Amino acid sequence: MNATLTLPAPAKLNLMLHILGRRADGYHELQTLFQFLDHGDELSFAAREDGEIRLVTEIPGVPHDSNLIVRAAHKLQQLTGTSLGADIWLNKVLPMGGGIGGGSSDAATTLLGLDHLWNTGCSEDQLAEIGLGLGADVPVFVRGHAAFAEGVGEKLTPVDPHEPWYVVLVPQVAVSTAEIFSHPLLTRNSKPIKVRPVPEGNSRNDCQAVVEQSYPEVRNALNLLGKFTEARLTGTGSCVFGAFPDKAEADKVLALLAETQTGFVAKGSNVSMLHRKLRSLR
Ligand SMILES: C[C@@](CO)(OP(=O)(O)O)[C@H](O)COP(=O)(O)OP(=O)(O)OC[C@H]1O[C@@H](n2ccc(N)nc2=O)[C@H](O)[C@@H]1O
Ligand SMILES: Nc1ncnc2c1ncn2[C@@H]1O[C@H](COP(=O)(O)OP(=O)(O)O)[C@@H](O)[C@H]1O
Repeated sequence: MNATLTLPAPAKLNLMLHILGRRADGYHELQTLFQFLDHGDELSFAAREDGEIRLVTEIPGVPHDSNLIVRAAHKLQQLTGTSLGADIWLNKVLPMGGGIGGGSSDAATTLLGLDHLWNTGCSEDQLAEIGLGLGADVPVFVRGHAAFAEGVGEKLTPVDPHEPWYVVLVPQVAVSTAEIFSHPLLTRNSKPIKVRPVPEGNSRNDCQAVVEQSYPEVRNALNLLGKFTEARLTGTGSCVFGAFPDKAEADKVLALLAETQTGFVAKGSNVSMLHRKLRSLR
């Protein structure tokens, strides 16, 4: 059997998210602050000589060829012209449609992992560009550093916000990103802010009001976590998060909410686990 390469695919949080306007193509101009979590999926890769891409562990409800992992692998094959393929195993830990970027992160880990395994030598710029074609959130996972993002999320400025511990609550409801971005009541006229200093005090999420209105489960999670610390929505939800100074405090709060809420505790991280692991392989 070929040697396997196992790599993490961390979650992200949007520490703030402002919507500045809507472009002619319907996409929204954003300003958002991405930070990674030391918590995520895990992917393993083994090269195949016959050029086939096979996701061995499929996700129920996501057809094989629509999975962002398979799509990322095909795009990298096309760009590089490699004759190699891969068997890929996914250990799915992150909730789907939660605004913590699991699918995008899986795609980025696939691009970096297969580029390493296949020895195709792509630059980070090339991989970020392929990633953008798969989703607005993929490039930040390819770059692997916490970032202030503008445009539709592709113009990235690396930043180093504070790295607290977070409680992330996972309301058991799927929020459609497209539905929120087409909501008539969505705030779309936030004033642009400057990148530096890192906008920690200016940290609202413009999607939160409409998500709270449409999804009572999310409002409930925000109210419950809000009893302990400032609680906020990540991306278009459904997940909500709050920061704590240490793990013990975060664990205690999650335990107090455990009767009615699903969630996890994770440390914020400005260098993604994926990049830390890749550096250790070099
Ligand atoms: C809102 C954010 C913030 O990080 O996160 P999530 O909540 O999805 O994690 C992202 O920008 C989401 O990125 P991503 O999930 O990759 O979105 P895409 O698949 O590119 O777009 C899904 C749909 O959302 C709308 N969309 C998305 C991004 C954007 N800047 N403007 C939009 O209007 C479009 O209608 C699009 O069809
Ligand atoms: N590898 C993958 N992991 C998760 N979702 C995927 C994947 N590939 C495709 N998808 C599709 O992308 C959708 C959004 O996934 P996800 O990235 O988890 O949400 P979000 O962007 O809200 O964080 C899923 O509902 C699923 O249909």
